[in-house]
Amino acid sequence: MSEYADGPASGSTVPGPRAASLAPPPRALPVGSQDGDMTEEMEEAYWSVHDGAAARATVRQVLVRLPRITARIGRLAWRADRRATAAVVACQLGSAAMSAFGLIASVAVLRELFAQGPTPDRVRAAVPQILLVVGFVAGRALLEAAVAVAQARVTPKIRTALETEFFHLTAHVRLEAVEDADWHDEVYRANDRGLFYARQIVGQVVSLASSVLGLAGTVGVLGVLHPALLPLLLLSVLPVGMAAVRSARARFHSFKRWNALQRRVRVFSWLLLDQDAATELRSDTAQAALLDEHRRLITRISEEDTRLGVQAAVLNLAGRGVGGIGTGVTYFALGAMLIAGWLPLAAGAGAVLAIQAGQTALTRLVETAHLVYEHAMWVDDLLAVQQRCRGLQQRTAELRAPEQVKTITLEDVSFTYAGKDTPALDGVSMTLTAGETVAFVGLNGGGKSTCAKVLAGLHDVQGGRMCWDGVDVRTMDSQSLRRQVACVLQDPVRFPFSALSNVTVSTGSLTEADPERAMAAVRAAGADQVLAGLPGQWEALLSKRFRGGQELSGGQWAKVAVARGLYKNASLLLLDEPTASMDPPSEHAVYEAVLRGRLREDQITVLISHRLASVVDCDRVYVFDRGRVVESGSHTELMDLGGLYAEMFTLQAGGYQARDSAERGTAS
Ligand SMILES: Nc1ncnc2c1ncn2[C@@H]1O[C@H](COP(=O)(O)OP(=O)(O)OP(=O)(O)O)[C@@H](O)[C@H]1O
Repeated sequence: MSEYADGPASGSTVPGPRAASLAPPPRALPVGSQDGDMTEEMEEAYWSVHDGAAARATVRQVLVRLPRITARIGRLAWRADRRATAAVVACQLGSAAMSAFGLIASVAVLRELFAQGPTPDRVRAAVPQILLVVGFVAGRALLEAAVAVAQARVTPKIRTALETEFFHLTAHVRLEAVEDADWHDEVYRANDRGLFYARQIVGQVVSLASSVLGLAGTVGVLGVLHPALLPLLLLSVLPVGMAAVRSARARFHSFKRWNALQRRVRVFSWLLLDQDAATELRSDTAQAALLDEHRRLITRISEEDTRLGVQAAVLNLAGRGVGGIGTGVTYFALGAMLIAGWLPLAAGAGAVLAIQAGQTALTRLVETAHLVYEHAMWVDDLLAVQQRCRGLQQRTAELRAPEQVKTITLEDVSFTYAGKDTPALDGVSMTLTAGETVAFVGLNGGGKSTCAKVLAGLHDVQGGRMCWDGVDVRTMDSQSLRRQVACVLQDPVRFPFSALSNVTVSTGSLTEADPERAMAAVRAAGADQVLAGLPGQWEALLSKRFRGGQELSGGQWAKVAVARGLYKNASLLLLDEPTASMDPPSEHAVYEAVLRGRLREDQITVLISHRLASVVDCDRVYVFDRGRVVESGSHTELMDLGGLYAEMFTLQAGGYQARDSAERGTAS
């Protein structure tokens, strides 16, 4: 919807601003439910949807999902590096076998030591078994090292593959998807959490597998010693497992809250350290408010840390207490078995070793299972976002856009942004011919920028059609079309690169340059004087964030952006209010360059401007209002027409003249 109301304002045909009603603000902002900040609400923000998932899940849910997660991570790893993945699996199995054999050898050592006869003889008899134990322990250590090496090979590859694919997909998603708030949330979440946890999850799955195999080995050994020992293991590990589950859950719940606080602290730390915010913070003396909130938050984090630590200690004690009862019952039962003669003393001692190993493996298993369960949600999320991005990619087609377009036609084009009722473009038709410069003017929200985006192929038309040399662009490859278009926007991206890279990036390179073209582009844009004044000139780094970097003024950045657009040397050059922040001589120079000194004679140039004096020399002016082209023609034709353009032009010109004569009157 236009920001302007219908009808003339004070006798003018130029519509006046619409009077919108705004309620007065409250005396104080609503506070969080507990502590007067926004932390409570932040807990459920888009980036924290899976936080605490493991704490909410039942044991059954965790157990059901774990094999699927392991398989999925296994597939990722297999795709990234087959040899390293196979090595991880093989060495992991070998290491578990070494543990089990080591346990069996330890039982054999005990058997020799508990045998009849003089002590020296018993020790001597145990030596071969002791050497075996040493061998198995050493073997296990070597295999664990091999697992770590193979894991170190495969994990970065998974990360590189996932991250490369993620950014490749997101960078090529269609513009309208990028403007969708949900998509924005999803990709930020995937980037922030998904990629982060994807790096960790391989190690966690390996650790999980190692705990499972360790537990399986213990079960095997106990089964060999005496099958009746298996229920005993259950008796001793169940309480330990339950305590571990409780403790892991409590930690997750607390972490969730801690995390929300941390994120808010990060916002404040960033504001306090940020260069862009520095000037405003100091001029507004807003530091006190930010420092107060920062201090309050970090105090709450330290309180949360203490609470978490105490709670963990209590839970640990409770877990050990319950586990201790279980272990006591187990040892009592073991003693009974020994007395009853079911088991030799040496096997009983071996069983104690095995039960202890089983308890350790189970505790680790519960803890890692929780981590894997929760982190896998983030990885799943990342993979789902990637899948969604695949469906939102720009169009690829055999047909390429012409390298030297002769005519671009819009035929009755309409376009409505998602979520809007009124069209941003409504039945727009025009023909642009190679070598001409046209201007789009009109009221705010009239549809000028949208029309430029449609011309650039950034939005597909929804009604009507746009043709390049008579061919509907919807049949052309999107990327090939974009290569033939250069866009210079009002708020250009300030790339933290060298000055030269800031110019050449429009051709898809940060390192390769055509020196002559670059020189011509910066001259035409008036950026040559900007660069000449920088230490390092073309190589000057344009960002104060890096050592030796330079900062430019808004107008200087605009000149660099215009140079970037000109350097691309595209068939179609779109300038969307590029000179708004430039001084009058610079603005004049840019328009001169665009209108008369262009680098490419057959270029079609579209100029969007609110300063109507700058469009006077354009071949044709299109006047936009509420998505429609309401007038078009040369400046003279439009002035003769006496419509909206003439009214706006006279209003602007009159403003200058009136002030000038008023000032002259005062002076005389
Ligand atoms: N990305 C967007 N998503 C949704 N609506 C949009 C978007 N961009 C523009 N609009 C809406 O489309 C209409 C046309 O906007 P457009 O930016 O094309 O106007 P404009 O003539 O360039 O305005 P201005 O002179 O203020 O730059 C407006 O109502 C605006 O609110």
